[in-house]
Amino acid sequence: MPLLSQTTLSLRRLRVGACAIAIRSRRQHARAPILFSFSVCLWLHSVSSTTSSNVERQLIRHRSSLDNTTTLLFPPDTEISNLNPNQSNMAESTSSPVFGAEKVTVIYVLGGPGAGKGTQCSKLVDAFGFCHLSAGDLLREEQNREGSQYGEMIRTYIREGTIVPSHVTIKLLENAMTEEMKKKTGDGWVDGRGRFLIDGFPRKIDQAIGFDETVCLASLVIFFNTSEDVMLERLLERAKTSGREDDNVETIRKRFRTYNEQTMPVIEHYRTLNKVAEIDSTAAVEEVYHVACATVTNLFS
Ligand SMILES: Nc1ncnc2c1ncn2[C@@H]1O[C@H](COP(=O)(O)OP(=O)(O)OP(=O)(O)O)[C@@H](O)[C@H]1O
Ligand SMILES: O=c1ccn([C@@H]2O[C@H](COP(=O)(O)O)[C@@H](O)[C@H]2O)c(=O)[nH]1
Repeated sequence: MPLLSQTTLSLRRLRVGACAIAIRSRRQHARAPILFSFSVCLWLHSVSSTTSSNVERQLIRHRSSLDNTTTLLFPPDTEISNLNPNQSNMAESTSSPVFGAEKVTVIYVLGGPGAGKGTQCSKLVDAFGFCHLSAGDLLREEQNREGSQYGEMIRTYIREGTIVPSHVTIKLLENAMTEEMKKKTGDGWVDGRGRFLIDGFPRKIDQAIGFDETVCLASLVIFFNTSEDVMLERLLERAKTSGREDDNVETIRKRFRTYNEQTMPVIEHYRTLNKVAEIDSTAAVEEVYHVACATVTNLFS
């Protein structure tokens, strides 16, 4: 039986045992308050252990599913610069993140397709000196890079509105961050400091855990939220000029599904960590920006 299940089982047995002792001693009246407190403590401990065990189990499942996907799609001779074949094996990763969160601020920017993430990021860059990294843009760049052996594979994922295997996107982001850390100067970029808006990422729980653990722990998630009707209308308008293969009704529907099934749980995960600032992005660009600005100002104050 897996260790986690054994632990949960033992705790359940302890809990039952403690309750039985407490009931017995209640009959005897003596020491009842002490034994009751003891059983309550055990019960609370087992509840919290069970909850964290569930999260742990989920992460282990995500990590091993990542291993399977990446093994199939990305053999170790992968050519993305500095891509470490062992990186996908996050379950064994014990090293600390490449960038310390005390110096490097990472804000994830999430929301459905067309919610306005990119639009707001571009504006926040000017106001706060962020480096804006769009995971989608980095993937499209890699897709179009001459000689990339993964170009076609990335194109397929994007056309299907599904999520490219995580370690590839994580490595592309890490490389881009390293480059920016070398060259960017100005407010927020002295003494090894930096500030990044990571747009459209993490889209899946294994990406969130992988990036937080191996690249940089995110400080905040800005979640731009609006309805599918609004997003669809915006994307169809954008389609007239974007040239994006995925800005068509069929793929947009698939992207909505991927977002609801895979990305919403990421937002919920960070909500439980109290890291989500949700902003209604239905209003006009300037109105949404006003709220986004206040959110970032709050983080830096
Ligand atoms: N608040 C807004 N009101 C009206 N139109 C908007 C608003 N915000 C963005 N748009 C427009 O909607 C379209 C989608 O916006 P944007 O590209 O910023 O979305 P996104 O969330 O980054 O989308 P994706 O995830 O598909 O890249 C763009 O054409 C943009 O000009
Ligand atoms: O972490 C990511 C981010 C994006 N993708 C793929 O790219 C497209 C387009 O992303 P945008 O953020 O809308 O530019 C997305 O539908 C995914 O297919 C990804 O796989 N992983």
